Amino acid sequence: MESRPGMSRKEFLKLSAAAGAGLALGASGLGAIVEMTKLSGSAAPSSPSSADPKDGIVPFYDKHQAGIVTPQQTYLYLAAFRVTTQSKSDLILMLKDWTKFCDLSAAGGTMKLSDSALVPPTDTGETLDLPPARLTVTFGFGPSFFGNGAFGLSKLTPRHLQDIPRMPRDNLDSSISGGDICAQVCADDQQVAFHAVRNLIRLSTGKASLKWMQEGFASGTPGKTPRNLFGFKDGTANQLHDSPAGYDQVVWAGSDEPEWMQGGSYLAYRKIQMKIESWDRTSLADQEATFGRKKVSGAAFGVSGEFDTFDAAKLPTDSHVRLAKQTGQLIHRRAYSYTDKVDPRTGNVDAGLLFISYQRNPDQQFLPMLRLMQSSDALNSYVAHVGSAMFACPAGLSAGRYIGQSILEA
Ligand SMILES: C=CC1=C(C)c2cc3[nH]c(cc4nc(cc5[nH]c(cc1n2)c(C)c5CCC(=O)O)C(CCC(=O)O)=C4C)c(C)c3C=C
Ligand SMILES: [Fe+2]
Repeated sequence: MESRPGMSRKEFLKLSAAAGAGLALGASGLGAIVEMTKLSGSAAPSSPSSADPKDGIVPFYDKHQAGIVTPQQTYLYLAAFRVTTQSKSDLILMLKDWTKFCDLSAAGGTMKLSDSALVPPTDTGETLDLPPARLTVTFGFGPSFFGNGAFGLSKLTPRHLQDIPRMPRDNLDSSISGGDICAQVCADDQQVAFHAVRNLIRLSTGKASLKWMQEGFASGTPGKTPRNLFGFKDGTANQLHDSPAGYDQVVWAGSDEPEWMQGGSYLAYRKIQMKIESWDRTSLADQEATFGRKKVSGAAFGVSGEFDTFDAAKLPTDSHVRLAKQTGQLIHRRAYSYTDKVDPRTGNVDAGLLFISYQRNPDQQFLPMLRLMQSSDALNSYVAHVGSAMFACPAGLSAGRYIGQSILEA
């Protein structure tokens, strides 16, 4: 679907009502007859002069799921659900409702509000005047989803899906780790992102419950690498595989996987607290030696530009980047910063990184890196890993199919 700059959701509603476009939501358990409205292909977009990149549409239906190699949006909600229903048909209904909702929301549409004032509105409404804001919703399935005896899916478990093995320095909280299904929701407008996650929760009523949710941000000038809360450019090395061939090598699962996973990817997640107070008392030289890169320019030691190729042997032996390089592996990182409450005992702020990476084979790419970093990374003095999960994200969907169909109807 092409981008429709400047088109508000209200215009969508008017246009689609005029065009008679409507999509029955079906047996969603919402207790009211609901329609979703979507712009018909023939409606004319408003003037391109009103174009704002934040209005952009990232199509939900595509060869690969959106939100994996999509340039990073500003806001993230990462939500993990526990499936509570034992009924496969109820699970399928939820996944169908989620699919329709995501397709519609990514295109800037809104569920049509019910005509009756006697029932709750069918859309929570907070995006009615907002653009699509490059909303993406990326779904993944955890090891416990395939292990759930009620659905008999264990033989479809992808080759490398597992809970990330316990690491020596882990300080994990199980209430913010794992989960049956995850939704990585990203958008350039926080309210658009929250609207999506909130409605996924609403549509899951009676079938799944929210296990945990994390909220993150990645601020940066468009086209430039965003900085993390230690003030360093974070994501530079993604550029090494930034091409269709590079993504095939690094990100997309191949023909050795169950068919539903081919063209999908493994999401590895770590919630990592960053001790910003102690970092802020560290000298610039020590900060730079921790990463092996310069703070302002982002250049590796021994070179002058952020993207210059460098000799890893010139970096301190325990530096983060040298250790990552030492494994000889590449991963596709899509991390977001988070901030949370103050610890009343210390006055320290709970802040850090929602580390997310995508890779085609976590056993070969991600886990060796994590193990090496846990044993020798200079960064360890400033971080604590508190949450962890891995999910298998299926390949993309074509219109008319629902998320997870290739697993549940294999
Ligand atoms: C297991 C994988 C990784 C974890 C966990 C991780 C945590 C983490 N990283 C930073 C900050 C930076 N990381 C950088 C580079 C980098 N990090 C990883 C992997 C993990 N990081 C890789 C594979 C790379 C790329 C190495 C390369 O090939 O050059 C950088 C440098 C700039 C960049 O390339 O992005 C920074 C800065 C933090 C703060 C953190 C945990 C809180
Ligand atoms: Fe890193």
